[in-house]
Amino acid sequence: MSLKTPVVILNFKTYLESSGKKALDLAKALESAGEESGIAMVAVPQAIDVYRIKNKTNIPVLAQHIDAISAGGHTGSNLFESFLASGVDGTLLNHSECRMTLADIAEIVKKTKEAELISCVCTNNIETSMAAATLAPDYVAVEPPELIGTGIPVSQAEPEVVEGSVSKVKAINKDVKVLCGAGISTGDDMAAAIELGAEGVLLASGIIKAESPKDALLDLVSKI
Ligand SMILES: O=C[C@H](O)COP(=O)(O)O
Repeated sequence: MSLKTPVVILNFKTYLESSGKKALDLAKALESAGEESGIAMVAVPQAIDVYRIKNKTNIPVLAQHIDAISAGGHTGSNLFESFLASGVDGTLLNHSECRMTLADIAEIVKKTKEAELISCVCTNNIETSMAAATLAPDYVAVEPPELIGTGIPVSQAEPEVVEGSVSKVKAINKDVKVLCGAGISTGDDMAAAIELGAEGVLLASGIIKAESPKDALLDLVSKI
């Protein structure tokens, strides 16, 4: 499966405003904003909310993380095959709030390719974006952790990280698409990201905590 670009990937994380029934409400806001704007919008709920959202909406759904384990005694982990059965369309990997080893990232990227699912490897700077690109995921999402949740957009505060990641990743594998995230919340932030060569954004709090997530999403894509 591939996503139309530019793409908006909304990481629900574990906010109360994006959990349980509110996860479905947020997913429906994404679906409605995507239909109205024509921009691809993707939900990234907690594992427990994936099945519900896949069954009640028509939007692509990514897992926030998939454990690099084999079937058996791994209490509390989430098995790749279980996500497959839930209908998930792919997964984030190595988010700064859920870091993985390079070997585990490589294992899950390989499994997503075999299952024709989407992989989006999160990185924190140009160098880790280059390392991730060697694994040939569908997306690399560069996010300086110090900007996450601050409302200070990476596309305006650290444009060189975005531009540098795009050029270095494309030099390694032109098929890997680069997204950026951290502090992104407005139409100017997303327009700046696209201007820097990103093919979309990965974001969370600016939308999740908005009075109207749907209006915030429509504003986000209003200048691209
Ligand atoms: O996965 C999303 C990123 O961590 C960005 O989060 P944020 O939009 O709250 O800064």
